[in-house]
Amino acid sequence: MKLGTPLSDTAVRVMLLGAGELGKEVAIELQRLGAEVIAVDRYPNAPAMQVAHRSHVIPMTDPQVLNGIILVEAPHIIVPEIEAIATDVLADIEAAGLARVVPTARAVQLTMNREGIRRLAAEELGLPTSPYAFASTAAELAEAAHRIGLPCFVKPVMSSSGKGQSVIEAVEDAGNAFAYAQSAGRVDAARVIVEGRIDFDYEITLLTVRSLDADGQTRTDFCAPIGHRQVQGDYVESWQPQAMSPAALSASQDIAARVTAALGGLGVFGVELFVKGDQVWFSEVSPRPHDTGLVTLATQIQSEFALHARAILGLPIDVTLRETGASAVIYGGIEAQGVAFEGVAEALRVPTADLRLFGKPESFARRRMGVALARGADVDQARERAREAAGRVRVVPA
Ligand SMILES: Nc1ncnc2c1ncn2[C@@H]1O[C@H](COP(=O)(O)OP(=O)(O)OP(=O)(O)O)[C@@H](O)[C@H]1O
Ligand SMILES: NCC(=O)N[C@@H]1O[C@H](COP(=O)([O-])[O-])[C@@H](O)[C@H]1O
Ligand SMILES: [Mg+2]
Repeated sequence: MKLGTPLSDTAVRVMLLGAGELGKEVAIELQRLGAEVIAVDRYPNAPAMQVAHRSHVIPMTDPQVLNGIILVEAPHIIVPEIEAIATDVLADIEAAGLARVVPTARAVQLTMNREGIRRLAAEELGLPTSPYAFASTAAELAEAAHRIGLPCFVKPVMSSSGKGQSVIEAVEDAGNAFAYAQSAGRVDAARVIVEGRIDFDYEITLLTVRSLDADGQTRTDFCAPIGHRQVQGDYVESWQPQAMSPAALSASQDIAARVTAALGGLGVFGVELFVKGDQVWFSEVSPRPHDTGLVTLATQIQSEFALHARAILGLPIDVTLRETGASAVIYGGIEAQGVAFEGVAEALRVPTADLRLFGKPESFARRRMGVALARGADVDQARERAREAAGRVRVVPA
């Protein structure tokens, strides 16, 4: 794809559907290559809007409104940044040849719904996963939990960052788990997935990049594995590289290659895997940069955001790990608008520490407002530094 001048006839226009912290970094990388960036989200002043050429605030789950904005802006490339999008519109736009959807409209459709990606991975590709079932009522959930065995995880089929997710220890918990999934799910689809718990030693995100080689053929590269720790279904800390046995790494790359090949297209995928000894289970995959991959801002020659920007533009990529590093999440902790951050200088006095403050207009207790990054001689040192830096930042009311 020939790059041009933004805001001119030669511009390559890229539309981000979702303008959060991950999109903000992608927008910055696209800007560096002279792409024209249009950010779209459901609320004003979202992080990526603050660095885009233009932005629009629309309900992205409304097919007519979404279609309208795409036709008005006529982007060459559409980059879905969150799952809550009217994806049927993307399929129509792609089929009509009006824009390229990253990585593909089908991949976005399959991964926005846990049922789509789980059936593809487990039933079509035969990849190892936790035992699972789907339920549309509390009674079906109780029956599925009994069949799969306790404890098990319950998640809305459409949700992310742990929203609406709970663990049930007894069949009697099914009613509460079902109600919780309904209240916190992203779209009010009443369906949940029930997953048996995998007793893993550790979990990783294997960032997998599909890009074009010199002959225009698609190639697949893997970043060094990212280890992470999750609390209530949301990531709080990540580090790279995660030490793995050669057998576990090879099994992980094999799973990631198969699932990303089935999804197709160009760009970064975050393949989430559970590991116990040499055994690996597929969990889920994001067809876009992954939150745990924020660590690559500190560790790789090209961060996952730079990799995504380059890959989707058909440019060569380099997944080389430069240093060992870690990231630690800064939560809002309070409910307030236009918050201030105290302790930033103290945080940046931690050796190697860096910060990203996303600029979200409103803080919630469990909303991710920023992230601390650090490097280290080893993973333990990097994690300690990142945690220390994150801990020194305090979110305070205006
Ligand atoms: N079947 C399972 N067995 C063991 N742990 C699980 C299972 N399912 C989920 N978890 C734990 O919960 C975390 C979040 O689950 P999952 O990735 O499915 O949620 P999510 O809402 O899609 O989160 P995100 O959007 O941040 O990836 C996992 O990373 C893992 O720590
Ligand atoms: N696990 C997915 C993930 O991390 N997505 C990131 O969080 C944003 C939403 O944040 P918000 O809920 O605070 O608006 C999304 O826009 C994306 O950048
Ligand atoms: Mg996940």
